Amino acid sequence: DLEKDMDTLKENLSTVKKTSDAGELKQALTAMRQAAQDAKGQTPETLEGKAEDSAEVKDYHAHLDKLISQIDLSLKKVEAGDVAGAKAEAANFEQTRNESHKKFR
Ligand code: HEM
Repeated sequence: DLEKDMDTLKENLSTVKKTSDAGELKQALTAMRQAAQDAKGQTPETLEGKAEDSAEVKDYHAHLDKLISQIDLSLKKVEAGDVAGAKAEAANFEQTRNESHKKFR
Protein backbone atom coordinates (compact mmCIF):
# COMPACT_ATOMS: atom_id res chain seq x y z
CA ASP A 1 0.00 0.00 0.00
CA LEU A 2 0.93 3.68 -0.18
CA GLU A 3 2.19 3.86 3.41
CA LYS A 4 4.53 0.96 2.73
CA ASP A 5 5.80 2.63 -0.46
CA MET A 6 6.45 5.83 1.50
CA ASP A 7 8.30 3.93 4.23
CA THR A 8 10.44 2.30 1.52
CA LEU A 9 11.18 5.74 0.03
CA LYS A 10 12.16 7.07 3.45
CA GLU A 11 14.44 4.16 4.41
CA ASN A 12 16.23 4.11 1.08
CA LEU A 13 16.58 7.89 0.88
CA SER A 14 18.36 7.65 4.22
CA THR A 15 20.74 5.04 2.71
CA VAL A 16 21.33 7.24 -0.36
CA LYS A 17 22.36 10.11 1.91
CA LYS A 18 24.61 7.96 4.14
CA THR A 19 26.42 5.52 1.88
CA SER A 20 29.46 6.11 -0.28
CA ASP A 21 29.36 2.58 -1.67
CA ALA A 22 28.29 2.57 -5.34
CA GLY A 23 26.63 -0.86 -5.11
CA GLU A 24 24.63 0.04 -2.02
CA LEU A 25 23.69 3.38 -3.56
CA LYS A 26 22.43 1.71 -6.75
CA GLN A 27 20.42 -0.80 -4.74
CA ALA A 28 18.78 1.94 -2.63
CA LEU A 29 17.95 4.02 -5.73
CA THR A 30 16.45 0.96 -7.42
CA ALA A 31 14.25 0.30 -4.37
CA MET A 32 13.15 3.97 -4.39
CA ARG A 33 12.29 3.75 -8.08
CA GLN A 34 10.16 0.64 -7.54
CA ALA A 35 8.34 2.22 -4.58
CA ALA A 36 7.61 5.42 -6.55
CA GLN A 37 6.34 3.34 -9.48
CA ASP A 38 4.13 1.28 -7.13
CA ALA A 39 2.76 4.48 -5.54
CA LYS A 40 1.43 5.48 -8.98
CA GLY A 41 -0.96 2.54 -8.72
CA GLN A 42 -2.26 3.71 -5.31
CA THR A 43 -4.75 6.44 -4.47
CA PRO A 44 -3.93 8.71 -1.53
CA GLU A 45 -6.80 9.33 0.91
CA THR A 46 -6.86 13.00 -0.10
CA LEU A 47 -7.79 11.95 -3.66
CA GLU A 48 -10.33 9.28 -2.83
CA GLY A 49 -13.37 9.50 -5.11
CA LYS A 50 -11.48 11.44 -7.80
CA ALA A 51 -11.61 9.98 -11.31
CA GLU A 52 -8.41 8.41 -12.72
CA ASP A 53 -8.41 11.10 -15.45
CA SER A 54 -9.13 14.03 -13.10
CA ALA A 55 -6.64 16.90 -12.97
CA GLU A 56 -5.82 16.01 -9.33
CA VAL A 57 -4.95 12.36 -10.02
CA LYS A 58 -2.92 13.39 -13.09
CA ASP A 59 -1.02 15.89 -10.96
CA TYR A 60 -0.34 13.18 -8.33
CA HIS A 61 1.07 10.92 -11.06
CA ALA A 62 3.12 13.81 -12.49
CA HIS A 63 4.79 14.41 -9.11
CA LEU A 64 5.72 10.73 -8.86
CA ASP A 65 7.04 10.82 -12.46
CA LYS A 66 9.17 13.81 -11.53
CA LEU A 67 10.66 11.86 -8.62
CA ILE A 68 11.24 8.84 -10.90
CA SER A 69 13.10 11.06 -13.44
CA GLN A 70 15.27 12.45 -10.65
CA ILE A 71 16.03 8.91 -9.43
CA ASP A 72 16.93 7.88 -13.00
CA LEU A 73 19.35 10.79 -13.28
CA SER A 74 20.96 9.73 -10.01
CA LEU A 75 21.19 6.10 -11.25
CA LYS A 76 22.87 7.33 -14.45
CA LYS A 77 25.45 9.18 -12.39
CA VAL A 78 26.25 6.22 -10.15
CA GLU A 79 26.54 4.01 -13.24
CA ALA A 80 29.00 6.53 -14.68
CA GLY A 81 31.06 6.30 -11.47
CA ASP A 82 29.95 9.69 -10.13
CA VAL A 83 28.92 8.67 -6.60
CA ALA A 84 29.07 12.25 -5.24
CA GLY A 85 26.90 13.56 -8.10
CA ALA A 86 24.42 10.71 -7.62
CA LYS A 87 24.14 11.47 -3.91
CA ALA A 88 23.70 15.21 -4.57
CA GLU A 89 20.44 14.39 -6.39
CA ALA A 90 18.95 13.53 -2.98
CA ALA A 91 18.34 17.26 -2.43
CA ASN A 92 16.05 17.22 -5.48
CA PHE A 93 14.22 14.13 -4.18
CA GLU A 94 13.57 16.01 -0.94
CA GLN A 95 12.27 19.04 -2.78
CA THR A 96 9.83 16.88 -4.76
CA ARG A 97 8.82 15.09 -1.55
CA ASN A 98 8.10 18.38 0.20
CA GLU A 99 6.10 19.80 -2.73
CA SER A 100 4.14 16.55 -3.06
CA HIS A 101 3.38 16.25 0.65
CA LYS A 102 2.03 19.80 0.69
CA LYS A 103 -0.42 18.88 -2.07
CA PHE A 104 -1.40 15.27 -1.47
CA ARG A 105 -0.59 14.15 2.04
C1 HEM B 1 11.82 10.67 -1.50
C2 HEM B 1 10.56 11.03 -1.54
C3 HEM B 1 9.55 10.75 -0.47
C4 HEM B 1 9.70 10.31 0.82
C5 HEM B 1 11.01 9.98 1.55
C6 HEM B 1 8.38 10.20 1.41
C7 HEM B 1 8.12 9.78 2.71
C8 HEM B 1 6.86 9.67 3.28
C9 HEM B 1 6.59 9.19 4.62
C10 HEM B 1 7.65 8.71 5.61
C11 HEM B 1 5.24 9.22 4.81
C12 HEM B 1 4.46 8.77 6.04
C13 HEM B 1 4.05 7.30 5.80
C14 HEM B 1 3.32 6.68 6.96
O1 HEM B 1 2.25 7.19 7.34
O2 HEM B 1 3.80 5.66 7.47
C15 HEM B 1 4.65 9.73 3.59
C16 HEM B 1 3.29 9.90 3.37
C17 HEM B 1 2.72 10.32 2.20
N1 HEM B 1 3.40 10.67 1.04
FE1 HEM B 1 5.40 10.62 0.75
N2 HEM B 1 7.45 10.58 0.47
C18 HEM B 1 8.11 10.92 -0.68
C19 HEM B 1 7.53 11.34 -1.87
C20 HEM B 1 6.18 11.46 -2.11
C21 HEM B 1 5.59 11.82 -3.38
C22 HEM B 1 6.40 12.12 -4.66
C23 HEM B 1 4.23 11.82 -3.19
C24 HEM B 1 3.10 12.10 -4.16
C25 HEM B 1 3.26 12.43 -5.42
C26 HEM B 1 3.98 11.48 -1.80
C27 HEM B 1 2.72 11.38 -1.22
C28 HEM B 1 2.47 10.99 0.07
C29 HEM B 1 1.13 10.82 0.63
C30 HEM B 1 -0.19 11.03 -0.12
C31 HEM B 1 1.29 10.40 1.96
C32 HEM B 1 0.19 10.03 2.97
C33 HEM B 1 -0.02 8.53 2.86
C34 HEM B 1 -1.06 7.99 3.80
O3 HEM B 1 -2.24 8.03 3.47
O4 HEM B 1 -0.66 7.51 4.87
N3 HEM B 1 5.18 11.26 -1.16
N4 HEM B 1 5.65 9.99 2.68
